[in-house]
Amino acid sequence: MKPSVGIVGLGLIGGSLAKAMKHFHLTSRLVAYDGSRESLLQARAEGVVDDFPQDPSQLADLFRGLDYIFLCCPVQVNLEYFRLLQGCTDRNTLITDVGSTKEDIMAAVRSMRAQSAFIGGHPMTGSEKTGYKASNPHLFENAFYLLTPAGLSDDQQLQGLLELLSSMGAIPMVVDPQTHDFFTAAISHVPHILASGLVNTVRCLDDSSGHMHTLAAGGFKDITRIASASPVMWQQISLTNRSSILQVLDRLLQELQGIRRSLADLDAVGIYDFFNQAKRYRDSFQDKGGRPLVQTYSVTVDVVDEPGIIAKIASTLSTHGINIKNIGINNNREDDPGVLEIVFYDKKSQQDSASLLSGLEYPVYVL
Ligand SMILES: NC(=O)C1=CN([C@@H]2O[C@H](COP(=O)(O)OP(=O)(O)OC[C@H]3O[C@@H](n4cnc5c(N)ncnc54)[C@H](O)[C@@H]3O)[C@@H](O)[C@H]2O)C=CC1
Ligand SMILES: O=C(O)C(=O)Cc1ccc(O)cc1
Repeated sequence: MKPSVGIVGLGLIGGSLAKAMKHFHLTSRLVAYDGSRESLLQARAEGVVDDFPQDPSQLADLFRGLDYIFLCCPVQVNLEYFRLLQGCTDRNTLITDVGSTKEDIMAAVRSMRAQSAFIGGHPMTGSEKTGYKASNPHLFENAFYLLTPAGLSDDQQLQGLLELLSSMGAIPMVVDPQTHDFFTAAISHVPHILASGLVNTVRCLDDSSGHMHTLAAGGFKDITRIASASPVMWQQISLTNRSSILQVLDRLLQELQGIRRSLADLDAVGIYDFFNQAKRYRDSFQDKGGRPLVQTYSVTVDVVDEPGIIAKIASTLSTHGINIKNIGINNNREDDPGVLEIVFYDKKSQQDSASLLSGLEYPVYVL
């Protein structure tokens, strides 16, 4: 029997979960609630959600007895909905959230001695875009999805959630909340603060004609893309992961002080080392290889970015019986040798496509 699912917060992440669950036919019934009625109406019109409460007072009734409830609002709002919904659910309902910080919500849920089971969750995928309109059913494919059960659910419930997430293409991984928050402070939260800090720096230094704004090129835009994300979401992430963020921020400031000192002292070796150490570590990520637990088979094709090019390559491969798992334009030529990345299901398809495409006019890189 497929599970019944409720989603509170039908934005980028909640909307993507709903679309993925519908796309992969994973639910018997999917209901949702969001502060935006427009999103709910659109989702129902698209067949993504089956029902939604007409007003917030009906939320508890509509969500009673569901197998899973996903809380997908900003982190502090998720806790408010947990408080509300745990009162109308029992141990048979597993409540989970998608918030970017975990210690805070896990501690609050534990201290509440709630009736319902809870597993913290955090998909390590997303974007700077917000709202249902930006959601996409394939968002979780090949993405790590961190889970913090911390003893607030039983084994069967954890197993069920692992299976549900895997069916959407995600790669679930169990971690403890403290480790989660420290890791994400370093790889996500402090980088976000830095990106916003850079944008604010240019905003303050720009002249009255906005020349810096006009001239800002690829590098600046790449490193600051995430500064366009929701300020409410990042305010709540920052407030709920203060100690880890402060710890990592202090380490970053030390790094910046170091390069500042090297510059002030005209220490050419120190300056070189700063860039060289970063380059060597950054090169070891190789984006696709940054997921060491998952074997991916991809090629990068150096093509001219022109209309119809993806269709041409896709049809060449399909004519030769090669199935494509994923295909996408890589807009950042600084990071990769080509612009078109094609992911396959197996090594044979990867090798066959590499020889096929290099036999045409395309330079192909097997990564
Ligand atoms: N944006 C991202 O890339 C990622 C976000 N997350 C986490 O996912 C959660 C949701 O983020 P997004 O989907 O990106 O944000 P979003 O802004 O796209 O969606 C949030 C949704 O919650 C609704 N909402 C906000 N307050 C509400 C309230 N009081 N009552 C009812 N609905 C309310 C909004 O109308 C919106 O539809 C956050 O906790 C965030 O930390 C996790 C991984 C990635
Ligand atoms: O846009 C990006 O690259 C992101 O990194 C999005 C993101 C934001 C918050 C998270 O907790 C996880 C992922």
